[in-house]
Amino acid sequence: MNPYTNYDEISREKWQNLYKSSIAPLTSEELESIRSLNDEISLQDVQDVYLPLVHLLRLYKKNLEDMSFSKGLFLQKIVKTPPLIIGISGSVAVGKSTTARLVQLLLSRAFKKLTVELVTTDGFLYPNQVLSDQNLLDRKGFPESYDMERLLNFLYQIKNGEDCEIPIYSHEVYDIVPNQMQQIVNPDILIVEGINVLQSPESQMLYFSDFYDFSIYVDADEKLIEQWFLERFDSLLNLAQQDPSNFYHQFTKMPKNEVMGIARKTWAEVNQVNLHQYIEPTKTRAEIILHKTDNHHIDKIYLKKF
Ligand SMILES: Nc1ncnc2c1ncn2[C@@H]1O[C@H](COP(=O)(O)OP(=O)(O)OP(=O)(O)O)[C@@H](O)[C@H]1O
Ligand SMILES: CC(C)(CO)[C@@H](O)C(=O)NCCC(=O)O
Repeated sequence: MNPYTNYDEISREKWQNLYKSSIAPLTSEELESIRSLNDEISLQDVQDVYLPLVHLLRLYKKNLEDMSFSKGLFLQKIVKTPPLIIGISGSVAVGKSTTARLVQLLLSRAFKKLTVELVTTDGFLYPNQVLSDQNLLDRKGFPESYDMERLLNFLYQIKNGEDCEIPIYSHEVYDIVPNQMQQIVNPDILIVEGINVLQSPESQMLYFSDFYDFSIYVDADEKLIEQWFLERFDSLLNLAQQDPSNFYHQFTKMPKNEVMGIARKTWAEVNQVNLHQYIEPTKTRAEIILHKTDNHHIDKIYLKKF
C-alpha cells in the first residue's frame, strides 16, 4: 500500500496560497529574530510554508478549546483547556530543532498573550555514565538510550497543568549537563522536538497519541540528511576550536579527512541505522510531513486526511 494513502499531498505552490491573505507580513524585527535563530533559513520558506502552518495550528488550538468547553457543559463543571502539545520528529540532523524554534517564534507572534515553550527529548537521554555502564554509548539515540517512562510522565504532568523541570542535554558537552534543569511553567503551548517523539514505549498504558494534539515529521532524502549531518559536524568542530571543554575539541587536533571519516562512520553505523529501524517507521503517524530538498527548501507537504 502507498505509505501516503492517508495523506493529501500538497505542492508548495498550492500550500502557500491556502491562507496567505489572512496573515500579516513579518515585521523587520521579526525577520531579524528569525535570522538570528539560523541565518541560513530562507525567509521565503517562512512566508510560504510556515505562516500557513501556523494558521493551521490555530485551528487545532481552537478545536482543543471548543472540545474542553463542550466537555465542561456535559460534565456541568469548568474544564480548563489543557496545553496544546505539538510533537516534531524526523532523523538526526534533518532540522527538527531549527523547525521547532521557528514554529515557537511564529506561534508566540500569533498568540501574543500565550506562553509557548519548547523542549527537546534529548534531555531524556540517560547520562553518558549510565549509558557506558550498560554498554550503550554506541546506541545513543536508540530507544533504549532514553528514559521513555520519564518522558511520558513529563507529558502527562504538562497536560495535567503541572509545572515541571527536566534535564538539559548539550551537543557541545555530548552529555546531560549536571546540576542544570529546564523549568517549564504553565505553558499554553508546548513544542516537543526529538527523534523519538512519535515512538511508543513498550508495555505502557499511555501512548504518544494521548498527548500530542498535532505532530510534524520533517523528511528529506537520506543523502541530503547525511550531508547536513556532516556540515553540522564541521561547524561544531569550528566552534570547538578554542574550547577544550567541548566534546568536539579532541577532533580539532586530528587531520581533517580522518575526522570527517569518523563523522561518516557515525552517520552510517549509528544515525542512519536508527533512522531506518526506529525513526522512519513512525513517519506516517505524523499529522503533517514537511518534505525538504536541497538547501532545506520545502517542496511538498503531506497533511493527514483522517
Ligand atoms: N531550514 C533550514 N535552513 C537552513 N539550514 C537549516 C535549516 N534547518 C536546519 N538547518 C541546518 O541543518 C543542520 C541540522 O539542523 P538541526 O540541528 O536543526 O537538526 P536536528 O534535526 O535538530 O538535529 P538533532 O537531532 O541532532 O538535534 C544544522 O546545521 C542547521 O543549521
Ligand atoms: C543526541 C542525538 C541522539 C539526537 O539529537 C544525536 O544528535 C546523537 O548524538 N546521536 C549519536 C551519534 C552522534 O554522535 O551523532
